[in-house]
Amino acid sequence: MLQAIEARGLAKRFGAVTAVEGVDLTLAPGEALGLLGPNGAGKSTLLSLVTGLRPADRGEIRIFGHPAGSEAARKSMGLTPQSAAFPPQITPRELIAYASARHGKRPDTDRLLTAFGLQRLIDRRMAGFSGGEVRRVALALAFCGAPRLAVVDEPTTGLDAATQEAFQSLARDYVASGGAMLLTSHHWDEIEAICDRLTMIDRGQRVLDGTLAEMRATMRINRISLVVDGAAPDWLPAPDTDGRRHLESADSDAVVTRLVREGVGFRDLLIHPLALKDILAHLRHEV
Ligand SMILES: Nc1ncnc2c1ncn2[C@@H]1O[C@H](COP(=O)(O)OP(=O)(O)OP(=O)(O)O)[C@@H](O)[C@H]1O
Repeated sequence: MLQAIEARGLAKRFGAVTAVEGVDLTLAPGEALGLLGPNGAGKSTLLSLVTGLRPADRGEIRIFGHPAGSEAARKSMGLTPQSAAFPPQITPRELIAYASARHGKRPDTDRLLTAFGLQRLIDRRMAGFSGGEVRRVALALAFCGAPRLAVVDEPTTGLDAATQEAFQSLARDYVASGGAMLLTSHHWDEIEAICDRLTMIDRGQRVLDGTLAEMRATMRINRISLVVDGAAPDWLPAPDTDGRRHLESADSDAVVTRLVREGVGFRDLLIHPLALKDILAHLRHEV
C-alpha cells in the first residue's frame, strides 16, 4: 500500500541546535499518528519537513510517493500550523474557497462551518477575530477539499471544550473515511481519543513508536480503584481527594482475591487499562 508519509533518516539543524536527528516516520491512509514530546523536542520542525515548508538537511520524505514539498505532495495535504495569521480583510468563506480549490474540490463549507462553529463568522472580515476564532478557522482549513493527509500542529490549544470535542469527532470521522492524520498535541487524552499509533520524540530523536494497544499489551498493567469502608490494610494506598484508593497492578485478579481473602470491606471497584499518560510515565524509566 502506498504510504501517506514515508520518511527515513530525517535530520535538521538550526546553527548549533540539532532539532531533528535520524527520525523515521510512516503513516498509512486511514491511520492517525500522534507525535508527542516535551517542549523543544523537535515536533514542529519535523512537521515542517513533512509538509515541505523546510528542506531536510538529510533523509528522504515521500508523501503518497511524491517528494515532500513537491506540487503533488502539497496538493494531497491540508495543514494547520501551530500559529497562523491571516490578512485582516479576508473572510473565512474566502479562505475556505481558496483552500478547497487547491485540492480541485468544491468548498465543503457547510460541514466545516458546523463542525467548528463558524456559522456566525463566515462572512466577517477576520480583523478583530479572537484567538480561539482564528484557531477554529485555521483548523477548518486543514480539512477543506477533503485532502488525503491532514497535518495538524497542536490543534486545540486555546480552544473551548465544545470545540475540542467537535475537532475530535471530525478527526475520527476523517480517519475512519480513509484520511491520514499526523497530529501533535500536549493533551494526552486528545492523542488517546484520536490516534491509533504514537511516536514520541525527545531532543530530536525518536524514543518510542507503537500503538497504544501494543504498549498496553506489553505492560499488562491495570489501574484499580476502589472505596474501602472501615479499616484498610497497609498495602493499600491512602484515599485520594475523591475518597477512592488508586493502585496499579500487573495482576488485578490477585489484588481482588487478596481483598476478599483479607476480609476488606470494599465497594465501587473499577479496573481500567492504563491511560496513555500513565503508560508514558512508566515507559519514561526505560527510554
Ligand atoms: N528557526 C529556528 N531557529 C533556531 N532554532 C530553532 C528554530 N526552530 C526551532 N528551533 C529549535 O529547534 C528545537 C526544536 O524546536 P521545535 O519547535 O521543533 O520543538 P517542538 O517539539 O515543536 O516544541 P513545542 O512543544 O514547544 O512546540 C528547539 O530547540 C528550538 O529552539
